[in-house]
Amino acid sequence: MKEDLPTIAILGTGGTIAGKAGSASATTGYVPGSATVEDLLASVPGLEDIANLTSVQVSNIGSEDMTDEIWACLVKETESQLKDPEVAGVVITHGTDTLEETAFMLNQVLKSEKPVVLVGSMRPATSISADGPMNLLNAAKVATTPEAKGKGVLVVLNDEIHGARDVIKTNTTNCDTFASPRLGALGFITGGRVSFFKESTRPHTLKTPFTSELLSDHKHLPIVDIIYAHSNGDGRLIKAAIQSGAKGIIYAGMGNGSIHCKDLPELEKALEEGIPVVRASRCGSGEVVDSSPEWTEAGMINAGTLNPQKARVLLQLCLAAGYCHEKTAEVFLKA
Ligand SMILES: NC(=O)CC[C@H](N)C(=O)O
Repeated sequence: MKEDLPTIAILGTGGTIAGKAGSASATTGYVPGSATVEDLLASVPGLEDIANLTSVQVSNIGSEDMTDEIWACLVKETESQLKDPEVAGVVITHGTDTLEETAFMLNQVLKSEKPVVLVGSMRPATSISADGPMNLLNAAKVATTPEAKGKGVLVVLNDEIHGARDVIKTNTTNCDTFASPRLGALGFITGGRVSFFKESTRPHTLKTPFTSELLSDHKHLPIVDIIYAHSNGDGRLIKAAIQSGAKGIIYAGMGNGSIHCKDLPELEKALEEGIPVVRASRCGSGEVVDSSPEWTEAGMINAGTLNPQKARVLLQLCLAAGYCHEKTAEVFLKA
């Protein structure tokens, strides 16, 4: 314990950053989440000069297997660390596949100005040129930077700092995969120096209407299914979603959330049954706004620039909070 250094809590959840492969040249086909958070910390020279570190292993999984239960544990642990006056910030190691969803959820429910930084890697810990150690060092630096306070949940990989609202994984395997399409990174870590250039104007942490109780009160968040639109649509999966208990539907529409004419009657049926339908886009960037008056009149909500998987999280939180249609539409408009 060095008196002059801040304390950072590192929470491990798994992922490639904690992955071990059979050979140094293997960058796929490895087991994510096979190294502990303690192993990770030991692999990063210089961390001990940035902060006093404490660590907690919340889970050790590939993030494609993330669950509401793990989210509830992660939120509880993060909150308890943030409440500790000795802790300056929290770093969460996470698999990259669903990192954007966890970051977005935390950005909606945490109530603290202290930095919370998610970090992952694209190459396993055993790989030549593994990116995890540098990403972790950078994440710890960002978490100890006073300027990182009050900017919402952050994501650090590949020398860039992104905001949880806008960041998405854009490439399956490349180290340069996280981007905030059209909106850009909030800052960089260059030569070990953290620089911020901007911040999101959209509500996060203290300014959202949600709290972490929604996760602890619900063993499972309400079921919201994503229906991926395509040519020759037939509405079958929308019908199946409703029949199997969906409480909300995200329609990952074409272009500006366009709906196939054969999907439309099924979406209208959902709305008549009180199941909210949010129009998002399968494009990967851009805003979904009102397009056909028919869709707006039917009561569909626009996802704005939230991609389908983030819109799903937001609709789950609205449903868990018991919001009516108008309130849900308002949350999406401002989110
Ligand atoms: N690069 C990664 O982290 C991907 C590994 C794994 N699928 C995960 O998301 O945890």
